Amino acid sequence: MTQPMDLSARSPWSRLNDVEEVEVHPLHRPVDADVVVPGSKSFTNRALIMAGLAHGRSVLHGILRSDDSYWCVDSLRRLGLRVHVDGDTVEVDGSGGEWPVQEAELFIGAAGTTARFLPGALAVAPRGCWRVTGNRRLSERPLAPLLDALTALGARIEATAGGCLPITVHGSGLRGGQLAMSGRQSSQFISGVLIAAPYAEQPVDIAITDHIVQHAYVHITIDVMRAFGAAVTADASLRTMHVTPGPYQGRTLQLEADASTACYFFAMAALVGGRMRVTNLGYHTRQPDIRFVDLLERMGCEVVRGETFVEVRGSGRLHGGLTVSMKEMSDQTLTLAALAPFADGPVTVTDVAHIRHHESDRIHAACTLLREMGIRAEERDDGFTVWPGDPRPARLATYDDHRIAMAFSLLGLRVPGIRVLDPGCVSKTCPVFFDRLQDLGVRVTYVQRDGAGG
Ligand SMILES: O=C(O)C1=C[C@@H](OP(=O)(O)O)[C@@H](O)[C@H](O)C1
Ligand SMILES: C=C(OP(=O)(O)O)C(=O)O
Repeated sequence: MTQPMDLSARSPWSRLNDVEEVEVHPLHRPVDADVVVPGSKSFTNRALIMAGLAHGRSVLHGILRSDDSYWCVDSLRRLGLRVHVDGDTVEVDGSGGEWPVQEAELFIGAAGTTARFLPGALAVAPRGCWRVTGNRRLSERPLAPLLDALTALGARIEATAGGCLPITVHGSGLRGGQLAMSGRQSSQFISGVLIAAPYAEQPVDIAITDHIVQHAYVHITIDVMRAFGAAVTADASLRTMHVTPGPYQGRTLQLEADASTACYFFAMAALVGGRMRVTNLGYHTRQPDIRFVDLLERMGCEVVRGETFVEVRGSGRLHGGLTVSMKEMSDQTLTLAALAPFADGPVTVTDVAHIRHHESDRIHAACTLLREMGIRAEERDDGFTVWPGDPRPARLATYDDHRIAMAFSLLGLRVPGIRVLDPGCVSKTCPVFFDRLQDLGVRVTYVQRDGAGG
């Protein structure tokens, strides 16, 4: 690794921060398992922020307990709200849009969602001044289109020259009005404006000037806003959206399980063969990553699509010779990169230039890691091609990127000697990832940071 490690986003809900590396050992038999995956990061952080803005109490069941949600809860508490967490249920006494603590520093870890959803939620308040900071990588990730849009609606926000974190948001209320926004860099900018919009004095109209990457996440935002009582209209393809003023009302909600996390378990069945059923998420979720199972089907797996479960059956053999646009489920690009060497033909990914601005430059990182294992990988601006091969043992950097750690540790199920550095980074969205692998019969060995075996 070229930069010193930044563990600042690890929270009390993290695990494995004392672990230097894990080795995931080959599974020499097919899997045959049911698995329950933790709550959705996307639902959890939307619901927390809307509950924070709402009038009255909200009770959210099925939250994700991870670094991304911990720092979101922590910010609400620093803003003066009572937030009571009990297992995976959280009770939030909402602010009604006026945060009780009017000056605070809010550290939000590495969470893109909070970085894009919180500024607007702060700006709607009539008074206050808050500094929002994040870890090193989050402070490099783009924010300017969101800040420009909020400013156009009347927000007062000070940012550094590049328009990244840290920022200072002044509570000065939003006027509302009409906005033209681009969705090609991140859908989260649009979600961030929408979440604040019910608190503007006037209606907010958003027109999209190009296309939205991962537009399903904007649908999720609208669904959760409606669940909290907001009046939002949008056309099916999200070219235009309209939000009428009117505050959120506290609600009791059951949140969905995380489809992105489920995909690592589906990929496991694809890699080693056998049956993997995720028992707490149906196929008809709005979460776009569920469509990864459609791709696994194209690659030769069987998929059973239930209302309350999804099951993937693999043979351990994977078809390649595919070109896939991952634009609408780009968080699974790394999972596909990890499966690709085992396919019987090259796999080409397109349309994901935006993931160079995620937790790591994911296109570059995936190609670098595959080449370290002796796999031919060709990097392009918006994707890559991976050719079939026999990965060799490797000690893999994870770039503080939870999805690199989860996706690339799966290679260990087929290849002896796959070691993954800083496995604690999975805590961003799935602190229990390696425990779940062990529950499924996978042997995982741990090396502590001080060199002692585990
Ligand atoms: O709104 C959300 O919950 C998310 C939107 C997506 O981000 P981008 O639209 O920035 O790619 C996705 O990658 C992220 O994991 C979650
Ligand atoms: C891109 C991701 O996260 P974030 O919410 O930080 O954007 C991700 O989880 O893959």
